[in-house]
Formats: sequence, structure tokens, C-alpha cells
Amino acid sequence: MASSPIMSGAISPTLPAHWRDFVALTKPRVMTLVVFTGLCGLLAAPGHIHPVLAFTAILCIALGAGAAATLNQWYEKDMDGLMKRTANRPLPAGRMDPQSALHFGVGLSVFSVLLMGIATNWLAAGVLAVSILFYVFIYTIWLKPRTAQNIVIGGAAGAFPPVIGWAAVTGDISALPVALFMLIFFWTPPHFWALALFVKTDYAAAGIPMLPVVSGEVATRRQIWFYTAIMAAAAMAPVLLGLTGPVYGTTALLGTALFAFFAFQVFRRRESDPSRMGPERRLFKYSILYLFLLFGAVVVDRWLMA
Ligand code: HEM
Ligand SMILES: CC(C)=CCC/C(C)=C/CC/C(C)=C/COP(=O)(O)OP(=O)(O)O
Repeated sequence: MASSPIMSGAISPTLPAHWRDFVALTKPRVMTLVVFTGLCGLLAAPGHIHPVLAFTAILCIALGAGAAATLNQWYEKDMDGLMKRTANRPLPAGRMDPQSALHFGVGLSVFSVLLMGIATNWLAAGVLAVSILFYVFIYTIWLKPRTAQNIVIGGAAGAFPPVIGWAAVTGDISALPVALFMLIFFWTPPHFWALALFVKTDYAAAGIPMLPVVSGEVATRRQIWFYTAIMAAAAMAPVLLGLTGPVYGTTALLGTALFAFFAFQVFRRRESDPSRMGPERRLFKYSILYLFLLFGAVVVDRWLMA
């Protein structure tokens, strides 16, 4: 079991923390896709927004998501120290004191929401605030330590960015941003459980009730397949409702068929070999590319339809 240096008392946090550790707290790699889906929501929206305000809105989504990730790591600093994948994060590794992280997370949350409200409108700011609160209170504090379905409901936090981007332009929420919300919402379980299948022992070590730990691999594979089917319906909904055109239609059809193929391979397997690039890793990696492709296609289509 990996044990963090700070927990074992080997080191104490040094102050002030390096700026790189503050950046690390915001989970910048995950944020790329969060920002991209938010940007696509903004670009697909009808109407005009000044480029400076558009940039500010996207910055606020990035800062809000970074703030939520920071508060998540502040709350989970002890658990993160127990998992190999997360033990080297700034807090469990002892490179930052918890209070700095808490102040940074709260400050950034308030700043991002206020700036969004002042720069665009208070609907966009309100949805941003809801997504931060949802990620911190509903997912991290309430659901994650309690139920194996934690990411199904909690994952809603990550589905809000396209809605925020859209609302920043239009001041309202209509069918397309709701459809995009649904797509990310039903994409999250296969995205995460594919990863959880090959880092299962990590979650068990930290006592986090992730699905493969609680219900086993077979049940997780079945659930990945189940949510992939619902995600496929959500991916095709914008086409069937006439909200998007042929570019999205083709991308969604081919992209989802490949997703379903990879998910089926995961479903069929009975045991994963963590040392190899198995179907689980392939599905996880492809899940990220998939969302980039579909959201990019939404924007291209909306431009062609305009
Ligand atoms: C509750 C929902 C989710 C959970 C539990 C989850 C979990 C994870 C985990 C554990 C990783 C491994 C890498 C890391 O620790 O940084 C990861 C990677 C990633 N996630 Fe998710 N995720 C969720 C939702 C999302 C959403 C909504 C997005 C964006 C729309 C997203 C985008 C990504 C990306 C881009 C990576 C790859 C990062 C890299 O290249 O290292 N995730 N996710
Ligand atoms: C605008 C806004 C607030 C957007 C929120 C976007 C967001 C934070 C989505 C969730 C993504 C994510 C990395 C979850 C990790 O779960 P985890 O924290 O359980 O992962 P861990 O095991 O790596 O700590």
C-alpha cells in the first residue's frame, strides 16, 4: 500500500508552496476537456458575444472547475495519500499546507462565479456555482464515500460546462445544451469505470466504494455496457431532434459505433491484466477522444447551419 510522506510524518509542508503545485491542484489535464465542452457550448449558441467576454466566460469555467478540483483534493488529502495514483499530489505529498489549498479553492470559486456574473449574466454564473457546489458537496463529500453509484449522480457536475457556455451567450438554456448535458452525463460512467477496472486495487486501498471494489468486475463490465447504450441514445438525440446536421450526425454515428465496440470488448472480458493495454485502457483513452470529436462536430455543424 502506498503511504504518503506527510501522513507518515517523514516531511512537513514547506511554505510557500510552488506555483506549479497550485496549478496541479486544478487538475489541468482533465480541465482541457471540461474547457473544450464549455467552449463548444458557447460557440454553438445562437447570438453574439464580444470575444473578450467569450474569453472571460471560458476562463471562468476553467477557474471554477479548477477551484472544484482543488476543494476535492483538500477534502480527500488523507485518502489520496493511500493511493499510488494520487499519493504524489501536492497535499498528500506534503508540498503544500491544507489551509493554503482551502483558501485557494474557496477564493477561486467565489472569484470565478462573480466574474462570470459580471462579465456575462447571472444564469451562467448560477449554473457555474451549482456545478462547483455539486462536485464538492454532492459528489466528493456525500456520494463518493458512501455509494458505488457515486459517479453516476455526482458526474452531473462535469456535464454542466456546455450549458454554462451556452447560457453565457444567450442568457437561457434550450434543448441543445440540455442534450449535450445528457451526453456527458451518460458518458461519465463508461469513462470512469473503464479506468476504475484497472486501478481497482488503489480504490480498495483507500476504502472508496467504487463499483469494481463493491460489486466486482463482472457487474462493472455489465454497467459499462448498460450506460454505453443510454449514452448512444443521448449521442443520437441531437440528430433525431434536428438540433444538429450531417457533420455531427456522421461523427456521432461512427464515433458511437466505435465506442460501443470497445465497450463490448470490455463487457466480454472476464479479467483485466493491468500490465497490458487491454480493452479497459483502450475504452478509457478513446472515451476522451470521443467527447472531443462529438463536441467539435456540434460546433462545425452549427456554423454550417447558420
Ligand atoms: C465523476 C465523474 C468523473 C470521474 C470520477 C473521473 C475520473 C477520472 C480519473 C480518476 C482520471 C485519471 C486521471 C486523473 O486522476 O487525473 C480521469 C481522467 C480524465 N478525465 Fe475524467 N472523470 C470524471 C468526469 C470527467 C469529465 C466530466 C470530463 C470532461 C468532460 C473528464 C475528463 C477527463 C480527461 C480529459 C482525463 C484525462 C486526463 C489525463 O490525460 O491525464 N472526466 N478522469
Ligand atoms: C465547471 C465545473 C465545476 C466543472 C466540474 C468538472 C469536473 C470537476 C468534473 C469531474 C472530473 C473529475 C476529474 C472527476 C475526478 O473524480 P475524483 O475527484 O473522484 O478523482 P480522483 O480519484 O482523481 O480524486
